[in-house]
Amino acid sequence: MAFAKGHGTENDFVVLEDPDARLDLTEERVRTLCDRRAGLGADGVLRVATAGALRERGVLSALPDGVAADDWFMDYRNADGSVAEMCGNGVRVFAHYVRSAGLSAADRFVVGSRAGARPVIVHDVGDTDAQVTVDMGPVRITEASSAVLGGRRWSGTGIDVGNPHLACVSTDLDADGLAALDLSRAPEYDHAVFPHGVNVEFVTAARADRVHMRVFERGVGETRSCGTGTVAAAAAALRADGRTDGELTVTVPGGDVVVRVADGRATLRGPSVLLASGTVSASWWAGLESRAAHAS
Ligand SMILES: N[C@@H](CCC[C@H](N)C(=O)O)C(=O)O
Repeated sequence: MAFAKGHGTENDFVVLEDPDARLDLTEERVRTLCDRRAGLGADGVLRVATAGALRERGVLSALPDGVAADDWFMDYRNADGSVAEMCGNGVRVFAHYVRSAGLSAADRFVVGSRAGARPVIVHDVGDTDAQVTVDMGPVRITEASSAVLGGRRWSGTGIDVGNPHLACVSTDLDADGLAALDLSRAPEYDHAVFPHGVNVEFVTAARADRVHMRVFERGVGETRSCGTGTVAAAAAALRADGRTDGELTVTVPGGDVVVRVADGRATLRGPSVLLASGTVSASWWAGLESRAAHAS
């Protein structure tokens, strides 16, 4: 089984090209593949399949809004094996892979996701580096809530970017204070507000059209970046600044991305790096399935 390894602002992924959706992508296999000692190591897995094949194989019960059967679909899994609706850094790496592997001859195409169609533009594509702009679709403000971290309660805004976020913008937080936060443990949040879990962002207030952000991701832990999280952070920071629309650079530990919010929708532009490709041992892969069967 062939794989590629890539990252978007150091949010890293194993990419599995599986056009006909034949792989049995169990939770155990995803968890082990993402394990940084027992596997290849990654924050998540991106399976590249057509939306129609995923539906035929029962991975998708129906095609999400705006997604056609022959669109390339990002079947995204978190490192703990759970399925998530969307991944903003993942879409950029996915689109870069699709373009550089020749699965699309065009620079503009639609990537399917569980949150719906995500049109992309792949700029300056090379074998290893590209810039990608993603139409991230609707950004919905849900409700005010809070998180507890380091003995402090952080007020935040619930934001749905296809997946759930709690973006905590603090005027008394600067880049140094943000860097000093201990995110080795999950922030506490209100499970009644987020029954399916939530990605929690800590964000500085907008200054000179820039914010700094760190994130604790659902199903992963702290990551060096979260694309949907940067969109939530930008929307929340603009709101805290009395604005609904605007463009912000979001600086995360893994680099910079640019988010534009207008009329309740967002675009995300940022880098993608494809750094390696190789083969996963067939017997190792098969062994993971029998291990899971014994355990259950
Ligand atoms: N890293 C991603 C988000 C991945 C999904 C998230 N952990 C969830 O469970 O919702 C991004 O770049 O958006």
